Amino acid sequence: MSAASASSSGSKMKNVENDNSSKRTVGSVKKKNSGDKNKKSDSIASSTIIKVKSVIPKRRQDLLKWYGWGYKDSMFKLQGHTATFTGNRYSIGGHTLPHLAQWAIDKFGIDPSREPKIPELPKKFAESRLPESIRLELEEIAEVSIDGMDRLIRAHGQTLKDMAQLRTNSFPRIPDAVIWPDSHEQVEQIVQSASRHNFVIIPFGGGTSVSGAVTCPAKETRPIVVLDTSDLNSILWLDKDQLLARVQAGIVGQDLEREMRARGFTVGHEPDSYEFSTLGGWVATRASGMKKNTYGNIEDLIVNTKVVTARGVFEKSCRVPRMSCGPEWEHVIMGSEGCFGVVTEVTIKIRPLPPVVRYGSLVFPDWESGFHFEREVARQRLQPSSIRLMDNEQFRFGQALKTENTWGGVLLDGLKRLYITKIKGFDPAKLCVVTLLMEGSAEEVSAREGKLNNIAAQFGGIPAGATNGENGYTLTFVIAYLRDVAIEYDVVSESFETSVPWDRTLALCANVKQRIRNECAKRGIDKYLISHRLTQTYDAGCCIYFYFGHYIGNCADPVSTYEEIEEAARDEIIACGGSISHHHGIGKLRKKWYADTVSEPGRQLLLAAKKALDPDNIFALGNMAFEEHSNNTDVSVKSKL
Ligand SMILES: Cc1cc2nc3c(=O)[nH]c(=O)nc-3n(C[C@H](O)[C@H](O)[C@H](O)COP(=O)(O)OP(=O)(O)OC[C@H]3O[C@@H](n4cnc5c(N)ncnc54)[C@H](O)[C@@H]3O)c2cc1C
Repeated sequence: MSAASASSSGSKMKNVENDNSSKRTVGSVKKKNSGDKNKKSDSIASSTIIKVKSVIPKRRQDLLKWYGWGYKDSMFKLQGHTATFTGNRYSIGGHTLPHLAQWAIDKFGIDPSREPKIPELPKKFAESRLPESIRLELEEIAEVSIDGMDRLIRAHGQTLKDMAQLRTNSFPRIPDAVIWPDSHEQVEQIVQSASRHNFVIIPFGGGTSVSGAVTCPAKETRPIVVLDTSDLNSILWLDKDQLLARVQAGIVGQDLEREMRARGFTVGHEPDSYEFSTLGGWVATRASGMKKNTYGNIEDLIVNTKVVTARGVFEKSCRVPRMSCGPEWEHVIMGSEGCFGVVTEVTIKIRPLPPVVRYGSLVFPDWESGFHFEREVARQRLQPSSIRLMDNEQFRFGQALKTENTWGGVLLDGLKRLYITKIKGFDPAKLCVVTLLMEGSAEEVSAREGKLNNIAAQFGGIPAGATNGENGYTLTFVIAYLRDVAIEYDVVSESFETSVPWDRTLALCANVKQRIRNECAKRGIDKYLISHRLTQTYDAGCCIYFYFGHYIGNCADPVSTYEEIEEAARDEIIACGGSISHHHGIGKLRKKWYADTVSEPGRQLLLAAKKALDPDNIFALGNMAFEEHSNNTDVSVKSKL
């Protein structure tokens, strides 16, 4: 990037502020070296920083549900046989769902007439173990809280176990303090303080982890300080010519996307959690967004990362598209799950907004024909931004979400249903649906849609309209709210995913479903749901996403029972040639399979990286192959104050 273009990108930022952002200068935030190390350009480009006003407040509990998923004004509610979805944030909001309660009765045997189990706001919290002297030192660096609620809501991610422990206020360990740095330099100071005093740092982004990665290690005896990255959310520069932006890592997905859109760009990274998850969290978990076919997964989108480790700042010396310089160490950070340091800044690719966004849907007679369609589309590399195949269970669940005004998942009403079931002879108990999200110029989108329809026809597929496609994608965001109402009516549920080669996919899907049926039968569980969808496709295979939930019935320990069954399902996945995870990561939940997946030399490399970057185990999250328990018990002795 030339100095001239950097200068213009810096000044362009001034012209694109909106109500959600405020402008500040480098000096006002004590930044010594913001931006990557391409000094000639960045000294000019970073002179104006856009401080983004996040949708999510610092007191998360003011806007978000403390005991579950998402916004606190948005939830499924059952009143007798009528269900509603509250709030007006989603298109389903404010509507009644006349079929949902009956679906839940048929599927799980719930009793919708009884009161839901809503937990009481906790009044007692574990005492903070952070010595006052350290707290005072940290307060000199950035804002600190030892308030019980601030600590509790950052003690966990979104696994079923997290939710169960949260609702019963029974975490074995919660953080002792929360700190909110707003600059890379402040993070450096915090990490140096942790090294001096031997306390643990847990980097916390959006807390949407579904692997136990962000959950406090149960046996940690040292003080734990959660480093909340939400104030690290400035756009440091944006270069319209280079199509790059330098962004602090705590920015929340929806804030990042809104700010980019306001400037005519998109990052295009949209994991289903992107309303709440953060850029740093995406890097640390190797996240995958629904539109990866157009924009890439997180590892394809990132040009540079800046990381504060206990051994200093880890960063490449240049901002280049690729280099041959031995192994790519930046990839050690992608997927590091908070165990190596804090990602503070990221240079990320941006793209101009597509002129046309169009949804579509296709109905197939069964899962196998839908699968062969997906395979052929991938073989011809014709994937649109997103292409997903949902199984018959999910199709039927979409019908259960039909509102009084016929909003719903993928609906086949009236003539369309008649045509598909009576004339084409599709069995409603077998048919499957593909949803499409296409982006590009009008010509590109139309041409691609035509080609996809032609391939679909070869496998018996029939176009089912744009509305169904759009409903399918909206459903994605709303589905996350179901787990809370399920728990309230005695159903425990969770999703898990894998990547699998094309030639193993059909067998894996069938075997995992069968394994879960067998495991349920062994335990006398007869009210459950097992469903899957194919969410991402590649040259060499695809990602399969499972949903499993069961009615707790007489289970003495329903969460452990759920976990045992999911563990059996993962064993089956691996036996069928699938992976430990496609995008959720390992965390504490999937450690069991880590060493076999990466081989012993691979495990040793991970341990060596830890030793190189964090020899005193400051980032003692206990994820992947790392021990959770710490022997460094005596803080006062270790303190070098
Ligand atoms: C409803 C739902 C839908 C989801 N959909 C998707 C999906 O489509 N695709 C996908 O990939 N994932 C998905 N996930 C999983 C989750 O959203 C991702 O793993 C996400 O990347 C986590 O980001 P976060 O900011 O919430 O990180 P957190 O949950 O806060 O942290 C996750 C891990 O990253 C570490 N970390 C966070 N920030 C930093 C940082 N700045 N520096 C170093 N380490 C850091 C933490 O220590 C922790 O180990 C979903 C989760 C839910 C609950």
